Amino acid sequence: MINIAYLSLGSNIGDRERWLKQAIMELERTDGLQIEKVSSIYETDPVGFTEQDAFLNMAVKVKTSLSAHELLIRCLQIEKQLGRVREFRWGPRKIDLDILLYNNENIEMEDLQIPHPRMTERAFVLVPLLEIDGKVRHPQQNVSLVEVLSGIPDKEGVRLWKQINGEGGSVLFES
Ligand SMILES: Nc1ncnc2c1ncn2[C@@H]1O[C@H](COP(=O)(O)OP(=O)(O)OP(=O)(O)O)[C@@H](O)[C@H]1O
Ligand SMILES: Nc1nc2c(c(=O)[nH]1)N=C(CO)CN2
Repeated sequence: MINIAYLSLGSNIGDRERWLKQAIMELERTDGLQIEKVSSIYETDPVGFTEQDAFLNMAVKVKTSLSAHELLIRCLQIEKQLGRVREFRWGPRKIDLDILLYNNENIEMEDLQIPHPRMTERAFVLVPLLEIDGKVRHPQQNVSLVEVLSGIPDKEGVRLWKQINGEGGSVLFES
């Protein structure tokens, strides 16, 4: 069975673009997973814990035969492989991979909630996601994410940092 998932990637330590690219390379290497689209890269003001450096954020759309939980395990493995150290919640990180959406499913597991519970509050998630697919809807709230984004006051904290015209992941490695 082929599933469609959207992921959010973020980094605010060291060579932020490099960690994003490496995470995408690792996703591409995953059996049963193909990257369909990548967004541009955005520089974003930190949200939650604000006394930290700006993030680079982007979104990717993947096609996968992995279950949602298998995809989570793979994301955690990639974070670990790239040397992410968990210091504290919402604190700085080399790389963060979150699953935003998995088909149209609502998933409530102890260690996995989909749609990602905080995605509708975060312009740094919605701007890149909507660049990839402007028609996405929120499966629980049954609203278009464009509408959700229009209700978020603080969108100026999200700035285009590197434009990518992205079908597939390989475009990221061309420059
Ligand atoms: N949709 C999801 N995508 C990724 N991780 C999830 C998801 N739902 C629950 N989790 C759990 O969240 C844990 C990691 O949270 P993490 O440390 O990345 O949180 P955070 O990035 O600091 O905060 P936030 O969750 O608000 O983005 C994972 O170990 C995973 O079990
Ligand atoms: N701008 C921005 N702020 C954040 C981010 C992030 O990726 N970008 N991730 C967080 C924890 O998931 C907390 N705050």
